[in-house]
Amino acid sequence: MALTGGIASGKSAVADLLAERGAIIIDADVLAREVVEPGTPGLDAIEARFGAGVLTPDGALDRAALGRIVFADPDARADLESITHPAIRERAEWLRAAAPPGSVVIDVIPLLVEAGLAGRFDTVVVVDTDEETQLARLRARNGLSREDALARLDAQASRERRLAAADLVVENTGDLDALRRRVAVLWGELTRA
Ligand SMILES: CC(C)(COP(=O)(O)OP(=O)(O)OC[C@H]1O[C@@H](n2cnc3c(N)ncnc32)[C@H](O)[C@@H]1O)[C@@H](O)C(=O)NCCC(=O)NCCS
Ligand SMILES: Nc1ncnc2c1ncn2[C@@H]1O[C@H](COP(=O)(O)OP(=O)(O)OP(=O)(O)O)[C@@H](O)[C@H]1O
Repeated sequence: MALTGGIASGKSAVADLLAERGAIIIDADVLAREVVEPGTPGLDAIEARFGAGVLTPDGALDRAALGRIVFADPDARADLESITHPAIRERAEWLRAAAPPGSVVIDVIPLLVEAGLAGRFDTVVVVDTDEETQLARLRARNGLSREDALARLDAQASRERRLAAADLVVENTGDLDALRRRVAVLWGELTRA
């Protein structure tokens, strides 16, 4: 089963609530960080493509610097994805194979719809919120200007396209208590025999 949603829609918040109930979460954003840690072939490839300007003084990936480049340039973004996505996929497959039999395994994949992966999952859950709420949460969390936040939204599928791929929708326009109640309902649906 896959969980997706636009940037800052609340995927991590939903995944945390599902993990509390015992789900095993395989989060592509977490794997995306692991495959570019210092000493990985991924980070070497990024330096070769984007130059030393996307590294911090201690040799780690400067995520803000790389973000400024790739969210302003679709070709640069495609190059980055061609470095990270195969490594992310490989790690996800390994983790899926290692999950105990019978467990509820949830792949959190921000770019599920963009990458055309929806058909690979029996159930697609979409976390949904209106664009203004999404922008406000994104700006508050990442300290972005409205323009930079809009560039990140524009790098993703539209809300309509994502909703069209959904089997189940978790609406996240309210507060965290409301989200907790919705996730309780979702868990019932996911585990109904
Ligand atoms: C560009 C990077 C360095 C920016 O790092 P930053 O810490 O600011 O963001 P973070 O990694 O936490 O991602 C936050 C969100 O940005 C969005 N996002 C990330 N990469 C992309 C992308 N290539 N295209 C569209 N949206 C993206 C997703 O909604 C994601 O959940 C980073 O996002 C990255 O390495 N992206 C490429 C890997 C990738 O495609 N990750 C998405 C999961 S498959
Ligand atoms: N219902 C809510 N009420 C208030 N704040 C929320 C709610 N849901 C999420 N947030 C906040 O909004 C921000 C984005 O949420 P979260 O990190 O879960 O989104 P995400 O979809 O995982 O983001 P990304 O695509 O960037 O990985 C976070 O700062 C989170 O604490």
